[in-house]
Amino acid sequence: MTGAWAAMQRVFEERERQEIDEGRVARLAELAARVRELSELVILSQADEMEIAAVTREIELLTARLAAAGRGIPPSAEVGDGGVVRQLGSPVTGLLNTLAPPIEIRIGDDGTARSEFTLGLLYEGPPGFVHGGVSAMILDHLSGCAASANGTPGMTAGLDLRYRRPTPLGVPLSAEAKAVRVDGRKTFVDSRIIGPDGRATAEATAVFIMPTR
Ligand SMILES: CCCCCCCCCCCCCCCC(=O)SCCNC(=O)CCNC(=O)[C@H](O)C(C)(C)COP(=O)(O)OP(=O)(O)OC[C@H]1O[C@@H](n2cnc3c(N)ncnc32)[C@H](O)[C@@H]1OP(=O)(O)O
Repeated sequence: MTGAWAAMQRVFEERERQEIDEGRVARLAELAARVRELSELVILSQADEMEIAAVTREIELLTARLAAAGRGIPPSAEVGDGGVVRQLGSPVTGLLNTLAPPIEIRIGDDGTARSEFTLGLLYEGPPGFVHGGVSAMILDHLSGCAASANGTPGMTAGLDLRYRRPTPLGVPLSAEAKAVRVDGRKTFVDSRIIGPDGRATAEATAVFIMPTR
């Protein structure tokens, strides 16, 4: 493991040094939001084959336009208010990652990481319900933020999940995570996703370990 933490820190610091042009981020976030809509329509659209082929060709052209401007390093990360890491390319919270819902996380005065979000069709597992892996991803990330906010960041060493009841798609959900115990390099975090009726749909206990340097 030695070296992995240092390597991560190097990458993090390199990206943190990137200037963030908030106007440009806002434009890119808008682009990402439109691509998410497009992704959902790829599943739902009733267009006929000719129309699908025509749209595919237009998208190829749009992709070529963006590619023509060249490729940089992945988008920046920075530590924001309350110690929340803002990763523009995160698959959970990244405004610029079209795979991300994206969810917004804030840290309360007591160190609890919280978020409210609605998950659409792109995150479906059982028909009409959220994929269990997506719930796990959200709880993992939220718990990582809670460990970080506790001043004891680390890598997920374990994520013990209990799916209490199906998590519905297309309705407002909330989630929360809090560091409950620190034991040397290990931080234990409890988390849950809460359905619109106020009951937990998924609960997790995670352990985060600060790698040896
Ligand atoms: C610098 C950049 C800034 C970053 C700013 C932070 C950003 C924050 C916001 C983002 C939030 C993202 C949240 C998602 C985070 C991921 O997605 S992380 C990616 C997924 N996880 C991984 O890839 C981890 C892969 N595994 C590893 O690298 C190594 O196994 C680990 C986890 C670092 C541990 O390695 P190690 O240091 O060699 O640990 P090891 O000596 O085996 O065990 C240490 C202790 O922990 C215990 N232990 C090990 N596993 C477990 C377990 N599952 N349960 C209980 N105890 C355990 C051992 O028994 C041992 O106990 P003691 O003997 O000390 O009492």
